[in-house]
Amino acid sequence: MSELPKLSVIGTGYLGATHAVSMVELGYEVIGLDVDQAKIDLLRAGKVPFFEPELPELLEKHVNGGRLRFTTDYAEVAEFADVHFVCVGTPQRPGELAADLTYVEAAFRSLAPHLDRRALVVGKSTVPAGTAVRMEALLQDLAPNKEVELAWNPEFLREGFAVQDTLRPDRLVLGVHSDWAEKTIRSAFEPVIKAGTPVVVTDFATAELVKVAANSFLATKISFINAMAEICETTGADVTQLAEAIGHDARIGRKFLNAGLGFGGGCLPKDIRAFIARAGELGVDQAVSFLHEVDSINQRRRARTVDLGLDLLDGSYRGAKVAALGAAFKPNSDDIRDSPALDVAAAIGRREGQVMIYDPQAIETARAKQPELNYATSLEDALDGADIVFLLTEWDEFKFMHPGVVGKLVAQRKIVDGRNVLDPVQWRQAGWQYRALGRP
Ligand SMILES: NC(=O)C1=CN([C@@H]2O[C@H](COP(=O)(O)OP(=O)(O)OC[C@H]3O[C@@H](n4cnc5c(N)ncnc54)[C@H](O)[C@@H]3O)[C@@H](O)[C@H]2O)C=CC1
Ligand SMILES: O=C(O)[C@H]1O[C@H](OP(=O)(O)OP(=O)(O)OC[C@H]2O[C@@H](n3ccc(=O)[nH]c3=O)[C@H](O)[C@@H]2O)[C@H](O)[C@@H](O)[C@@H]1O
Repeated sequence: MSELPKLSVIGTGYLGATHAVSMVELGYEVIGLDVDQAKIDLLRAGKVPFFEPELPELLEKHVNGGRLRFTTDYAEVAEFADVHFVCVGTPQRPGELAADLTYVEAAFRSLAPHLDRRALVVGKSTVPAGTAVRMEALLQDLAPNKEVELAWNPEFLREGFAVQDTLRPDRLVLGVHSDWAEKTIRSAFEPVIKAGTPVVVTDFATAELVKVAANSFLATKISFINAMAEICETTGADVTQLAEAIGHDARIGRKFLNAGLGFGGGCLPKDIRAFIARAGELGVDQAVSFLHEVDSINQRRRARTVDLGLDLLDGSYRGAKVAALGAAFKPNSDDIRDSPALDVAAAIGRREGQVMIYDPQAIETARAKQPELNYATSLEDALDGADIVFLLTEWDEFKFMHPGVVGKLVAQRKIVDGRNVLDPVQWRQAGWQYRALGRP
């Protein structure tokens, strides 16, 4: 293909909207499709439906530039694009561990009948191993042009860094079944490949597994350090120093060894559970049985955080004014999917604490999910008259709080640092009772 292929992005959520806009920035013509009309209306108006640094500026730059448009019409997408990236959600099925693949299947079923010329469909959603071959069979059944092919290209971007991770990924994984598919998908990443990004070309099953293996490894690393935090709590050791010390070993590395409230979000928790479920279906449960423990360690940290507050309040939250700083699952995001912060705030609310939540970006998403909780309009508002403060998401605004200034706002100087980001010495010197996870 001498000129750049035209691209479509199907599903314009966190992944899809970022992918669509970033591919335009890389020089492609892109059409984005979603079944959510309200989302498409916002994107057409140049508004990103969620918080993600750098994305609003890029969307605004490109939405009027003639190379980016949005639609809800599959026929329009099929007519326009040579390469179709499928980026729809694969959430956990309610009440089960397995991933819900209905959105992926629906997207393929909606697109395929319109594909009447040669095209490459590229799965980007995170899926259990074996999904791609099923989708390939579906395309062969439903696409009028039998030269429509499939590739699988898992995505590794992090929310909060989504644009940079898309423009400059640390690797590309291309699951393909033919030379044509490889050549075509390479042309859809030409500037990224020319910039020197490592490319791993492989089969479908490996491509699918690379993604869940990577997220499982990251989740395991976090739960490993949180397990060490549990040991530190009984031995009087300090997990932050332990992490620093083991992290100096280049084979271990310091990244993803921040002990605290643990992992949440729309991916790590559901991906390890879906992996457990799929391994069960394949009869290899034992291979990933450790992931049950990774999940349990992670959940225990949330309960432990609630208990640390109880210690400071002599055993009861009833009637206590509680400032909960953070609702997002991590800073620089408004995503509250499986957020440890919101979970802890809700648990304290159930114990009759008067919780006041503040988050720089996630108040609206949190309110939509948990309308029964109280939300402050500013950090000061949340802290005002508090009997106890919980730092639950490590936004800069919270990390750099001054203990003396905060001390004048609260009723009692009691703080639980759920992310190990405050200096215990400084806070204790300012008269605070300070508790943290895995630190004396
Ligand atoms: N959010 C992230 O940082 C990353 C997500 N992923 C994976 O990407 C996938 C998407 O995740 P998110 O973007 O976070 O989910 P999301 O829920 O934000 O977005 C999914 C979008 O797909 C749309 N959709 C659902 N059914 C559709 C259909 N039949 N046709 C067209 N659009 C449809 C929804 O309306 C929604 O806008 C998941 O598999 C996830 O595991 C992978 C890497 C990073
Ligand atoms: O599949 C996905 O969607 C993405 O999932 C994660 O990205 P993300 O969920 O955006 O966030 P992370 O930065 O990985 O953080 C996940 C959670 O782990 C927690 N965490 C992270 C690091 C750490 O040391 N300790 C820790 O508790 C964070 O607070 C957060 O709740 C992966 O890092 C991405 O590579 C992947 O593409």
